[in-house]
Amino acid sequence: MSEALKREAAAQALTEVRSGMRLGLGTGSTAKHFVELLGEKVASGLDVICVPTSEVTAAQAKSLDIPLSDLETLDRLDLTVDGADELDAALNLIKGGGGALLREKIVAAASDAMIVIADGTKLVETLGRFPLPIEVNRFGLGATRRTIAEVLLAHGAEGGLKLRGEDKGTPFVTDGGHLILDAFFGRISRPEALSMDLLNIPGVVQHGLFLNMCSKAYVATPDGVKRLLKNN
Ligand SMILES: O=C(CO)[C@H](O)[C@H](O)COP(=O)(O)O
Repeated sequence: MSEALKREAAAQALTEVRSGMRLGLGTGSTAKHFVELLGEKVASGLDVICVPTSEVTAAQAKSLDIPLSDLETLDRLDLTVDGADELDAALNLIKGGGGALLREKIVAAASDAMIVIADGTKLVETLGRFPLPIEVNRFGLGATRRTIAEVLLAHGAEGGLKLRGEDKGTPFVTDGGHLILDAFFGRISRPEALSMDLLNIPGVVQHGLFLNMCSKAYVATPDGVKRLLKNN
């Protein structure tokens, strides 16, 4: 999708932001547009305080003089705006393509609402075409990997597991110092059960299924930006 369309989705989400709001700032190329546009509004007087979901977003927000805070200082946020790798009609998501899923989920869970901004190619009938990122502790990686592989089999995954960055010689390390295993499902038919099965594995820190967290999405297509609401 063109950067112009991503920016249009971001601009739509920005219309929901009011002075006085406490905001969660997402991570990724679409969220980057949102932060850029937010920076322009802040420069012209919008009064917000923001919690970033990654070091990259924190650096971008700082460079734009967007006031930042954390979840020690703020107990709740009004709204998080973030991108997604996949979303279905119920606004369940796969996230973590950029590796920020843990902080993204913590921030979204601390928010009264979550808006996703994405392009039309991210909209799917059934989640699972995009490999599901699973953030794991470095300790005991082999054991964790084998147990996750068993869960994949039980959930009918079409492919296997790949340690992110392994093919480039250096594993990708998250902001939290963990590793990511990408799980190739093809189709996830029981997302709630899969979520529980993965979280039951001791070495799993978090996974990229965001279920019942997103309340609204702005999806940019060449025909314009569609507004999708949960349960619509
Ligand atoms: O979950 C994410 C990062 O962890 C991103 O929001 C997701 O990967 C979408 O990114 P982009 O807007 O660049 O397509």
